[in-house]
Amino acid sequence: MTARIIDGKALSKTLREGFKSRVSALLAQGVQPGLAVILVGENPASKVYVGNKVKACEEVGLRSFHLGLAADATEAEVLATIARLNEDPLVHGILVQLPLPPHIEPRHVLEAISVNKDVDGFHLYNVGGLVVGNTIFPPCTPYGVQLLLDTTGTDVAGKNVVVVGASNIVGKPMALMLLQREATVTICHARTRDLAQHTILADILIVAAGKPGLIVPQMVKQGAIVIDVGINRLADGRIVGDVDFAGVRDKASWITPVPGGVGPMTVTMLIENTLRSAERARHLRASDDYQDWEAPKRPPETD
Ligand SMILES: Nc1nc(=O)c2c([nH]1)NC[C@@H]1CN(c3ccc(C(=O)N[C@@H](CCC(=O)O)C(=O)O)cc3)C=[N+]21
Repeated sequence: MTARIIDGKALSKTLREGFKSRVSALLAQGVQPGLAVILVGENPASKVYVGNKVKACEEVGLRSFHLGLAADATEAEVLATIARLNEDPLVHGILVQLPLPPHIEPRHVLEAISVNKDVDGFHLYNVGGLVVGNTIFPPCTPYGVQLLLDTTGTDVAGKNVVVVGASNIVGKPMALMLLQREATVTICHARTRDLAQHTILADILIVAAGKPGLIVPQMVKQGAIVIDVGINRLADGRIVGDVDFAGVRDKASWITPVPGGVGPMTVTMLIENTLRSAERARHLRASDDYQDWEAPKRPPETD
């Protein structure tokens, strides 16, 4: 079997086209959705990611605010910047690019962001929302993976899903979202003993461990859906995921490429969350009924 490609770039393009009418509707009401990105220091990879985000914002008509702070900026300075953006009505989403320099405690920073502007979904309130099955802003990468899975037409309910990698920004929230959809979820680490014994059972294998070549064909069940969240830059400059793409492609039914899979979807869902924040801000002001995001219910059974 040669797996079909789950094309994150194409899905992103379609979704971003769809965003334009929502931006127009907001503009007609005098609101331009705005995203503020805070970057502390000069991490070259972070600069590329922030650049991608700002570019994507412009593409769909969002206003973006890029706040660059020096690498030696104090935690108090970062918190003061956030406090100002929390109050700024032109800003609907605030993102602090991770990783932060070691002298800054990420939890202090993430908890300072208004939950109404936490478009990354990293604030404890939004994380807690995932645990009980709804949240204001689902975190962008797992949210994007969920949409990529949906394009395969697979109902995850009852399926074995194995998530490799238990980070706060991908693995853990991903597992919670799939659990809500009634998948049987196993969370592994790159160092899980006999990792292959777990991954071989996966109908859906999601890999976010940051280790190139971690997943080889012998670890994958015939016909599995494989989602590669890893982004690793090799010495020769090539970007690869955590999955041996060429090898695993012969066993899987569907697979995401790197680049062009999950990465572009992360940026797209950031824009989705920022748009929703702007839409939601209007409703909150008008104090009418507003339904926050809720994990989609299992689709009705058809016979
Ligand atoms: N507060 C915060 N929120 C984040 O969402 C966040 C972060 N910090 N820190 C770093 C990670 C990483 N991340 C990516 C975004 C876009 C691509 C992306 O566009 N990838 C493309 C291009 C890859 C390339 O050429 O480098 C692709 O996979 O096709 C990848 C990775 C967001 N992150």
